[in-house]
Amino acid sequence: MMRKHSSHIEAGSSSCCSGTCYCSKKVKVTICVVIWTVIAVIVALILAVIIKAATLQELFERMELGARDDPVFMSATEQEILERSQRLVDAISYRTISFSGTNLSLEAMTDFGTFLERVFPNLHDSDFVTFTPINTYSRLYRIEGTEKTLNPYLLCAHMDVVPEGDFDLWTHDPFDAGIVTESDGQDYIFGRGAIDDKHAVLGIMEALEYKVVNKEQPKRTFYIGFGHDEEVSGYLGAAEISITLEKMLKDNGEELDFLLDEGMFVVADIIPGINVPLIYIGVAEKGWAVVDLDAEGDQVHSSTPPLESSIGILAHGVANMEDNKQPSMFGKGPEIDTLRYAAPHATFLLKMILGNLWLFSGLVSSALELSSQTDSIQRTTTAVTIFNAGVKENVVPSQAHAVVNHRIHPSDNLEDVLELDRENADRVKVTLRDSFPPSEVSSYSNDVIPFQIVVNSALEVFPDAKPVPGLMVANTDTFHYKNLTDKIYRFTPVYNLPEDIARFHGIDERISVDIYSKVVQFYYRLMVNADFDVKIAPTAQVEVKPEEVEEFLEILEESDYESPINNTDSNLLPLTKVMEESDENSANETDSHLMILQDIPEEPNENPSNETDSGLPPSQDILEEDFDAMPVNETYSDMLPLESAPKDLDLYDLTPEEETFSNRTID
Ligand SMILES: CCCCCCCCCCCCCCCCCC(=O)N[C@@H](Cc1ccccc1)C(=O)O
Repeated sequence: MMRKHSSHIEAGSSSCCSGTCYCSKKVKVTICVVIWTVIAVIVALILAVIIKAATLQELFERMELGARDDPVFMSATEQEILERSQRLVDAISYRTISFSGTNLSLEAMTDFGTFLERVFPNLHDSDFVTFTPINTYSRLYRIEGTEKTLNPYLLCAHMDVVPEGDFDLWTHDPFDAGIVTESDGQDYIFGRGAIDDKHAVLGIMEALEYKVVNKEQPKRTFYIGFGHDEEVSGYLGAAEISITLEKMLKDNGEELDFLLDEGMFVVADIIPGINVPLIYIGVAEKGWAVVDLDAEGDQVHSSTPPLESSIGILAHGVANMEDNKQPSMFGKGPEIDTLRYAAPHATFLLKMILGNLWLFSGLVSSALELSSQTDSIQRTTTAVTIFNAGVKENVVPSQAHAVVNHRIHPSDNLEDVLELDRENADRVKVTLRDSFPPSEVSSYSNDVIPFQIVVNSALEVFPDAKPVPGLMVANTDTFHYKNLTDKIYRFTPVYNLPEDIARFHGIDERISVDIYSKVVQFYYRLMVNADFDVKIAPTAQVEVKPEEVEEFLEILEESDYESPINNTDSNLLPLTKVMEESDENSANETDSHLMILQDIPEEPNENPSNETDSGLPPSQDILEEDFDAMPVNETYSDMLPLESAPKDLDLYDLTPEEETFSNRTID
């Protein structure tokens, strides 16, 4: 009977049901609809995922910056490459070690500075390069462009290194290895500083020396800042460079366009399924926190140990911290774009995943967690770096102390991090010793020319690699420069496999001769590419009041000058000649030269390189004191618009007589 009933329903229903159903037809239809809907949704999802993967577009679009297809590089004969490599070897031999904020190797740093001046004599002697020592040991260079640049940029690197650590683990002497041929047949420059960061110091110097020797003065002014204590946070070097540079920029009416410091690199084989090297540009940097952990217990004889010693309590807290990591922030920081930019270059399976992060972000986050290197881009990391306790083998100590170093993800915050620390180490005193917040994220959209300049230069030396923006998981001197520009990029074109990443601060730091040659070329190309976007000081235009025009005309009348002024539409009065003369003959300078200028009301000059509301640069640009400082042939402020001047005056096209006038003094 039951069976019969069942078959009856079966006969009247769709084929989705088995023969053992007891439900009514209506229920059965509903179930079928649901099942088919679910199937349809799943099929649609799969299709959407496949279509998305199949149609993934490159997110980085390269902007034409000039000689894209045929970039001109520095000449690099075998001999030149060898000589450049040897200079890096020599640089590494200076033990410029930063042990702590109060223990720097200052003598070695002085010698290193002398070394730079000796091996790069031409740039140190150049008319267009000015060197300013900062805090005795750090170095700031200004490279004057041929144009009156408004938007210079800054190249940074640091001259100090971390200690070698366990000397015995090094295959070669960390400060005296020279060039070594390794088992892969490649020649490597070996030693502490090879990739952190003397390769960048020397690379920048090589490129600049080459430009000086070959009389390739750049169009765009730029600065170079070499800190001497980056490895201990840069408070004596970069922080001071930043202060001086801010003043220099202000004095020169400039605004820093962008800066490039060390940081990330070209990385290959880091994500299974992405088989091209990635030009990983650090567009943001993690924050930093140092936390002291202190546990207390009884100090007793070791023959009667307490149930829990201070060491046990601390060890337990520290182990908990390592087990319960700070939460993943995947999707809330630049790491998501690292993967989105990399996705078009992945295998199809990975494209399906990375192309559909709305669906698979949990899966991707779990995959990133499998390696400490990839995990570091998605969360605040916790590193136990110091652990101390005990004085004697038979005394149970009352105190145990550890230090934890966090690198804070841009979407995390310090309070939450400390709260989890306290939860994890609940019987330990947790004290924040030192911290700074994560950086802002610098813009990396395709229309951001500084980003294009950096990426293009990298692509010119690594044409097969693919650019991705991303998070710098360690820290750099850039923290000290954040007030100077919002476009901060962290990258040097070192090529690293995952196993090479451990060489930073690790054992057997090295760079191949071949890659070092690319580093040098990269900086050279960057200096060339940066000239693409020179913001030249616009003709300084200052509005002049009618009474000032009249005053000026009175002077003309009172003088024995006969003006051949013609009627035209122009309303500009050239001042260039006046200025040139004012410098050449400052003894002859008279008030009349400056009269119009002095009477111009001062406008607030918060941003010296920005145009004012009226579209004109700030009038102080041509006030008297600047006038004196202005070099001969200066073309900075050469037009004075006479907006309200009588329209029948043309003071623009100067006749020889007028030029004579502008060069003369009026008693
Ligand atoms: C597609 C996924 C890619 C995953 C990439 C993972 C990359 C891992 C990066 C490894 C570290 C690279 C370290 C570069 C050197 C940075 C410079 C440095 O050592 N800084 C020190 C000193 C410092 C500076 C400023 C403030 C505080 C400390 C540091 O400890 O960070």
